[in-house]
Amino acid sequence: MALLELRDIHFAYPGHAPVLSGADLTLSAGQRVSVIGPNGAGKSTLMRIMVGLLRPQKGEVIAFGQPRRKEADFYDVRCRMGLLFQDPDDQLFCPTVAEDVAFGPLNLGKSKAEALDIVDTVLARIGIGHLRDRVTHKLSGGEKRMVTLATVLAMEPEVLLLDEPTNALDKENEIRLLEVLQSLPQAMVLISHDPAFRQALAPETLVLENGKLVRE
Ligand SMILES: Nc1ncnc2c1ncn2[C@@H]1O[C@H](COP(=O)(O)OP(=O)(O)OP(=O)(O)O)[C@@H](O)[C@H]1O
Repeated sequence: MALLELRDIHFAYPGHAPVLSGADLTLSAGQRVSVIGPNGAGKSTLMRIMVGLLRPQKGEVIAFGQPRRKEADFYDVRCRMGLLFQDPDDQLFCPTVAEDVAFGPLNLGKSKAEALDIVDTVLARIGIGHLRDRVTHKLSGGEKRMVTLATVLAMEPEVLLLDEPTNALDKENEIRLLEVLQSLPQAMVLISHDPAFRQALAPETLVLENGKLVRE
């Protein structure tokens, strides 16, 4: 069974020209795919459709074997697919790093002690334990990026959707991020303008052109 299938997706923002016009994609367990295309091609839009933040005007989103149409169909999808937003500020909203990382697990019904355990494990795993009690909005761009990855991993998603994950990272953090991502078993969809990063993490590439996904 595919984890995610997009079939003939058509999408336009209200009052604008179509962004997607017949996009298809299939993602299986463990598969890692890069999506490339020029600025404004619709890559981020595609990810928002995958998790139901946007609804296509035509076409089908099938996640974990089930067609997803209405808002309520996507509740479990948003837990099972972790979306790393292009801008960390869209993702971080708690006063401290620990609270931000604990937020998802608490929402999933974990106890406070379990959530704090997850916080420590995930932060250690990606090498940012020292940021645990920092005030989130005072972090640097690169630090915020690593914290957003922690918030996503804390949910133990089955699929990772990574929208420009190396944005704002220096070389050292980029290498650390790559090592962490390479060590994970999850299926991934990667949007990245960095050819070396794509090659290292998800060499299988789809090109978004004229609203469709085609093999490179
Ligand atoms: N909320 C919105 N309302 C109207 N148009 C939008 C909205 N969000 C994005 N767009 C437009 O939709 C198109 C696709 O945007 P999207 O962000 O998906 O592209 P992208 O391929 O991710 O681009 P980039 O590589 O620059 O991140 C662009 O022309 C963008 O201006």
